Amino acid sequence: MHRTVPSLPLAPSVKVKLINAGFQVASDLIDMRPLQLCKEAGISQEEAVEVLQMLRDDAQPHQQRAATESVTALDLLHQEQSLGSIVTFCSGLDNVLGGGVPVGKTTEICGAPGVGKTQLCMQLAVDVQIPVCFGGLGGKALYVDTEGSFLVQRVADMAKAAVQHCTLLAEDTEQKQALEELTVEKILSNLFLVRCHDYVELLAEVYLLPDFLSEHPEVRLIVIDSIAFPFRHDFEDLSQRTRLLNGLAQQLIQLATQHSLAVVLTNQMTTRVSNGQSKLVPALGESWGHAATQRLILHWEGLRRLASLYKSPSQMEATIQYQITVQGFRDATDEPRHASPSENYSKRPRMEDLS
Ligand SMILES: Nc1ncnc2c1ncn2[C@@H]1O[C@H](COP(=O)(O)OP(=O)(O)OP(=O)(O)O)[C@@H](O)[C@H]1O
Repeated sequence: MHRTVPSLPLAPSVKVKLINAGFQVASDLIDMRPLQLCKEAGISQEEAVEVLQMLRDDAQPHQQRAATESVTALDLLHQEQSLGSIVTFCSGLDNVLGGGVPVGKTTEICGAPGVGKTQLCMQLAVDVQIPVCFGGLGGKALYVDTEGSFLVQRVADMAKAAVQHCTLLAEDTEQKQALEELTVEKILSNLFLVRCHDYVELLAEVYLLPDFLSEHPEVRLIVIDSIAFPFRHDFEDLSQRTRLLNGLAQQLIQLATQHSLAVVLTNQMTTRVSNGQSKLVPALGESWGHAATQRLILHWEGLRRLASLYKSPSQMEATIQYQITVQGFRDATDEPRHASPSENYSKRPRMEDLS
């Protein structure tokens, strides 16, 4: 943190403004809030967020190196096994994911409008709270809503179904005691919500997450629904967008590993035309495709909803069928269909709308 401002990897115009405002070394800047820096240095909000994000990224590798120096592969294996996963309540999807959405990693859920991304995220925000004696994580969740699609009544319905499910499973005294604590009200009060209206608010929120997580160490899930919405609009400078997204992805992976939590991001689909054929692909470009540890694509095949694990460092690519019921995200009642995940993800024929 003793790096001088002129030596920082920032645009020259930003460095000049910082120096003129009296900032000489990195430690003068690191504790500032984006808005404060933007006012004091006379730079834009985007530039302020970029400066602070860069300083935080710069500080992390040294801390991480010190923390991981003596870790062996066996230690890491034990550590990973102890982290666990968040079940989805769809056993087919849990199997494909190797037990559920993994803690300590980032998972991207892509899909066309209405296919069920938000439903799955809300389901996970409930499921992460399932008590340990029922095989859950007994954690809390933070839901960052960038689209305004979070519906509290829908979460309450899913929470009610989860409580009923655990009630049916309860056998021993520990489980019966845990059930007394597991109520819809409790589930809703352990789900923190943040509404971000644009990418500056989102970047600022992620920048402040370490402080939030220190105050709430029980948080085991962070959802950003969606990452695409704030970054697909009003962005003229695409290279700045890529830089900001790369920084964001790095921060999220660090949060997932350092605070032992699952990060789930949703992404929209966009049409790409190649060889005269149009194909739906995840938005935000190819380099963003490397950002998350694993990528799940929800898509339609006729009236059937399918989930394909498309990228994973540890699991085989596979496709399963799921459904969305009043209770939430569930296994489809039909036989699961195994298909190639690389097929063209077609948009949903909105048959419900036609009936
Ligand atoms: N109570 C319910 N019972 C059954 N199905 C429901 C219920 N609530 C929502 N759904 C289903 O979930 C779908 C909406 O899914 P969701 O909001 O997760 O879409 P999405 O993939 O997030 O879309 P977008 O990208 O537009 O946000 C609806 O079209 C409906 O089919």
